[in-house]
Amino acid sequence: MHFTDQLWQQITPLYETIVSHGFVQELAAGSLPAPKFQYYIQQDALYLTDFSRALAQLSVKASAPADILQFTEFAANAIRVERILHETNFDLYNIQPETQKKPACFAYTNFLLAMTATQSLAVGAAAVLPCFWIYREVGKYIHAQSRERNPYQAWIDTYAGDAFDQVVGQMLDLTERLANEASSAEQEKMQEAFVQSSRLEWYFWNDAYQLTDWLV
Ligand SMILES: Cc1ncc(C[n+]2csc(CCO)c2C)c(N)n1
Repeated sequence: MHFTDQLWQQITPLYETIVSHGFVQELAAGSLPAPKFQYYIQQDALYLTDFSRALAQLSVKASAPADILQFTEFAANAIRVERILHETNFDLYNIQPETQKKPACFAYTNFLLAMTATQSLAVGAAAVLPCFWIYREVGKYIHAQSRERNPYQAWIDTYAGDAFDQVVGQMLDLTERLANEASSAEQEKMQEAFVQSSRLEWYFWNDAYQLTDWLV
């Protein structure tokens, strides 16, 4: 079995918990209250900036020119996604930029930056993989469920499209290759990093759904 298939097997119950979460269900149904979507978009803009920096850190760790190119392209693309997010969603849904990271965004971005700075290329790649992969699967799920005239259609189209599908395929191939070159101790660390980021994906949706703020 491919290493990346084993990774997905490890998070299958967690993935089911994500797609059955109120945020994802109501986004698909078009009934998600606007303040929850606004919170999510504001936090996601902050997330994407650091996500791009995490990918740039991986490009520094890569040695094959093709891998350096791949990670710098992913990093540049995350900033482009963020620009589109600002230009379309902020206008479309009348959202004001936010500067403060709420708990899940704070935890997730710091985890990604720490893993990509202090761990190997393979472990760092495993840490960023759920961002690509879970979004592709959630995107497809929502697209299949989505009703006509969904107010969140612009968001849905970003992640259910063919262009995004291809990007995720490239990231999966790259991670698979890095895993095959890694020791079994390192593969274990890759699994841990992958599961931890997947958990934080759930927390990210959940914070938006609960409109979570710092308690102190
Ligand atoms: C919390 C959170 N997790 C994942 C994504 C998805 N995502 C953002 S940028 C990118 C690829 C850029 O090359 C992907 C897959 C998101 N938007 N927010």
